[in-house]
Amino acid sequence: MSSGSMASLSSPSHTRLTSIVSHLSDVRPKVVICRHLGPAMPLLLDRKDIDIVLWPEDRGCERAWLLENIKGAAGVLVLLPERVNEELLDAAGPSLRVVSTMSVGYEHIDLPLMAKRKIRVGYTPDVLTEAVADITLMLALMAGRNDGVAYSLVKNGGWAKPNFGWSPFTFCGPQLSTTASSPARTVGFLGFGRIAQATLARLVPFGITHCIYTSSPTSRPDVARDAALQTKYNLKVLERVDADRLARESDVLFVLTPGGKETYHIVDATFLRKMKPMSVLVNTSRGSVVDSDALATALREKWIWGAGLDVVEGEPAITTDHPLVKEPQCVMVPHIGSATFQTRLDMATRAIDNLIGGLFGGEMPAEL
Ligand SMILES: O=CC(=O)O
Repeated sequence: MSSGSMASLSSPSHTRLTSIVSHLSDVRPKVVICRHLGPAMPLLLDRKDIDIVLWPEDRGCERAWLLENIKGAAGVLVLLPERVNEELLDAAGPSLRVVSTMSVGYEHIDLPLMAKRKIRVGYTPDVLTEAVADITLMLALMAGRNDGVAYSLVKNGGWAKPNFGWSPFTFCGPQLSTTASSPARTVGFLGFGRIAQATLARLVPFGITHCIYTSSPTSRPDVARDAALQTKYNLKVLERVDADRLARESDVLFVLTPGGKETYHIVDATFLRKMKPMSVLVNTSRGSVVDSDALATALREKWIWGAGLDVVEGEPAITTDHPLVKEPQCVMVPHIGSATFQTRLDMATRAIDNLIGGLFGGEMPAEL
């Protein structure tokens, strides 16, 4: 590990060790790690063949620190907030050969530029699919069942107030599972990749038999996959539809499409206007897909019933005066979709494996 990267490493024993291996340090590739990776750190620290520079604090890595420390690095391990652009690559210089992001999303990385400079890029798909599908379902339940308002009431002592009595329709909301009187609830997916399909798997035990989805217009219909899913989950309907039908027919709409220019504000006022008044919208992919102001209006004016959000446009700068934070029918959590111990460890491990593979010209488990 490079001097200055952690205070504890200036101990005498470390200094001796450094001098013993100093002849190697010229050839050991330097890698910059933008966040302490907790229990996955030994996978890096135990290696004698790399020179690690680790952001030393328990908070987001400062840009100025990164620009300074990336000079001459062969690899960098980043997270979503780190923009990997021309500025960063120029600061690194020609030595940089791999960028590994501990995320499934990669909007923060300028991929065409990476290709131009022949820098390999790794990311962490698959390992977070189940955790994000879990929280997607959680938000659908919370938003439908008025969790924002109900939880605040308890936290603020409202449950014990004399004027709060249990009454037949207080706190009612639309039910996610099917009932004898409402046997055909339609779930809709804006984007139908791995996380959407894992979410659908969780919805089947809720009695869901009707599923519609939209995919990128440039992608070809996957008839064989859809037939297999339909059989596996005993679905009456599994259909690829256009955005208009998706908006009009979904009882619960799951936004699970990557961010970026192609999907920017697909869910806008026009889209939301078409949705059912009792529908719920859940976004666990990227904030940029949903126009926040339009969604706040849709909730306020009751175009839809509720929203469950793990991501919001402009995050993390979401303050209490944000129009969506102020909406009682909006349940919001701060981008924690993959935040389980198991998944974050798997993501960190995969990010490290990608980094090491790219550094030494080997295989990267998930390369873009
Ligand atoms: O949003 C989370 C990720 O891209 O991993």
